[in-house]
Amino acid sequence: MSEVLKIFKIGGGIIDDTAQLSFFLSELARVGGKKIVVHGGGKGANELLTTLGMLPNMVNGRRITDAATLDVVTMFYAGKTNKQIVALLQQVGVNALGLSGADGNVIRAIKRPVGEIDYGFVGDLPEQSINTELIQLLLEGNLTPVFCAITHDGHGQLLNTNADTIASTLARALAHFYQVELHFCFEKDGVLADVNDESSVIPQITPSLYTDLKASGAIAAGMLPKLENAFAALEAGVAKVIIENALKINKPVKTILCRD
Ligand SMILES: Nc1ncnc2c1ncn2[C@@H]1O[C@H](COP(=O)(O)OP(=O)(O)O)[C@@H](O)[C@H]1O
Ligand SMILES: CC(=O)N[C@@H](CCC(=O)OP(=O)(O)O)C(=O)O
Repeated sequence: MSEVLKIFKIGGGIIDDTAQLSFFLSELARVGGKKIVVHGGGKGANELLTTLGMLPNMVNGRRITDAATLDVVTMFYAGKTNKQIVALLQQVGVNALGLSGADGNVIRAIKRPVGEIDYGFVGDLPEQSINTELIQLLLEGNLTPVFCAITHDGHGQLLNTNADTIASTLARALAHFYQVELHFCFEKDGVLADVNDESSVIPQITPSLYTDLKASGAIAAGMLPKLENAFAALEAGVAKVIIENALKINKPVKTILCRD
């Protein structure tokens, strides 16, 4: 049996609240074994763009990223957010290494083709986009890679890529070498039967239950692409997918995805 690798994707407002972020990372430091962190920061980016007088524009959960927006999100995700997370991990004794997809050619994306909608500088991740050799080297060297949502195309162009997609693609690629556990950590206690009732966490979801929940409207907004990514990872050989509160990763309350 191969070694366990835990991939933690952190999103939502927790990233921009230093006290909550510190707490999450100190809980993460208590998790043994090999780990990878992937962070978003879309909510903070919306606030920053608004402050700068640039209206955030999201379509189907993806940011329309023109050149000026790409500059801002690169500074925010690959700069401030990534380095803050790395510094807080160093504080709790985890030797973290912050990376964009361009660093070490670790994630090479393809600019999303212009269709009905022109997403601008948004990167999609085909199979083979992950440099698994470099990641294995880092993990073997006891480093914890910390990935932001910025990738590159190999031709000098930075691209903005959804962080849930990065986490899911990393998990699928690394499932060839490790027993991967993929953790989506956010502000709620898991997938809720009623989004306004924190006590309604669904402990286990199968693809057929997911279909029913979608049809009933119980799952909406950002949770839809998150679960699409999550089930895709499970189907592609990722051992375990968990959706949980970033502040309760060491507590039993969570949603575990299972095959039918
Ligand atoms: N059934 C549900 N259970 C939990 N969250 C849900 C549900 N339906 C919709 N959501 C919404 O999905 C959001 C999470 O998606 P998103 O904001 O994209 O994630 P992240 O916080 O990781 O960036 C939650 O904050 C919540 O508002
Ligand atoms: C292309 C695209 O949509 N990129 C995302 C990347 C950040 C992200 O995914 O942040 P959360 O996980 O916190 O939502 C964006 O700019 O919002």
